Amino acid sequence: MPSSLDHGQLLPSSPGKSKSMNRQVYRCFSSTSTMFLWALFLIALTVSYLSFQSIGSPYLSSSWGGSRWEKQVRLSARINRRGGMAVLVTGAGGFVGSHVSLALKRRGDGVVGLDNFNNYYETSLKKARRSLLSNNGVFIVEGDLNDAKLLAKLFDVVVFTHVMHLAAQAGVRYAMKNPLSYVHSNIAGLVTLLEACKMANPQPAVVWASSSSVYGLNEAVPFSESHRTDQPASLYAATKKAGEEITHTYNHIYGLSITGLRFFTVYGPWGRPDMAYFSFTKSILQGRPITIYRGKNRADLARDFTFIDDIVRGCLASLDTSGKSTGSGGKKRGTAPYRIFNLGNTSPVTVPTLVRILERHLKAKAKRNIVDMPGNGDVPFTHANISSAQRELGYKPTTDLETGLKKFVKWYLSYYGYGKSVN
Ligand SMILES: O=C(O)[C@H]1O[C@H](OP(=O)(O)OP(=O)(O)OC[C@H]2O[C@@H](n3ccc(=O)[nH]c3=O)[C@H](O)[C@@H]2O)[C@H](O)[C@@H](O)[C@@H]1O
Repeated sequence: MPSSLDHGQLLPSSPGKSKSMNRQVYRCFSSTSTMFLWALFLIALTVSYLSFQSIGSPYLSSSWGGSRWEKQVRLSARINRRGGMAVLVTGAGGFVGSHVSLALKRRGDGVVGLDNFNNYYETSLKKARRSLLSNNGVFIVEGDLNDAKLLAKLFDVVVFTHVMHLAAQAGVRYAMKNPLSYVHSNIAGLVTLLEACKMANPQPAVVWASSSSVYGLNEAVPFSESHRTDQPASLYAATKKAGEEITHTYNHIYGLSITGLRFFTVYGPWGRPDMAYFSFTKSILQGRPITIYRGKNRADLARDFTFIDDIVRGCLASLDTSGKSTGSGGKKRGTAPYRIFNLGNTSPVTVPTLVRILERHLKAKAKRNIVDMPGNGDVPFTHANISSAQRELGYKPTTDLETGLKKFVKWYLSYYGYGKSVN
């Protein structure tokens, strides 16, 4: 007996075979409806699996809304100290964002994170940070800054006293590869967030991450907040500079309290894999060559590398001293603070010295490939004057590069193991 899957049976060769054809059509139809039922069954299975996932593991949910979600947001935002604050931390799955969120939570402030978990670098690292935060009672909402409805909902559910805005498209050289991602996050996303802050009642005070890169081609050292910042060397820097102007208008028109922090090459445990100290570590351990850029006249490039714990203290001090926004519901009621601070380490170190320190801590030799700095947006050196932050925030960096890299290497080896890092 031929099998029902026999192709010969499904193809009638003459009208005399029409009876058998009807049978085949019926069979065909019945197998289509069986397939349809199976498809329905599979869809139902997938839907119930996904909802089970979001019930079992709330911190992995990418959707937002609903009473359960609101409860998680409220719980995460709960303040556990007298005079504490409720802070929305954007970019909480990122390097600085995760550290700041933990520090705030540990001292009893309410914290709600927001992050889109994009794949600019390994998402597994961002998810590991999310687990760390979730174990410490910080819920990260998965969503994009440009989602105005989500922001409105968050401000509806929680009365945020402060917004710590650290979400951004980072990286100086990547701006040549994907320029629009900088416009999306650093310009459009910033404006969407400020619109939400402006409409909130009461308005929160906003502290946000600008960058040392705004000094661009400035040659006066050390870089002081009063120096010119109208010569950016990269699109990344240009979007950060634009952010400073944009926040100024929201301060001026709507009375939002604004503090912009110019971070100087922040490094440390749980850092960003795209940064030199991180990618050099990986390559050295894997025995692969590293590229070291060199400036004009063979001069070494230098950075005012700043350790994450110092930056966290600067961020918390900025929140504590931010003063209040004066507006409400989109109307200004008086002048509000507008501040900009350098948060650096005040002692630049050359890139070759950075490599030598890493070699010592890793007990491994780097294979150096020294090339002239390509025209990729890099600046030859950075050096922060931090006297304003010292005076107004009590900011005082305490970790030198040697000590900070030792802590980084210890974390790196415990996280990835020797030479085993992914990607
Ligand atoms: O201070 C800042 O505002 C900026 O600091 C870093 O930018 P950058 O200082 O360029 O940090 P890295 O990418 O880690 O580069 C550090 C140094 O190593 C050099 N480098 C980088 C990569 C490489 O393969 N070789 C190399 O010699 C760079 O030219 C630079 O001098 C961050 O990546 C930016 O997001 C941040 O805004």
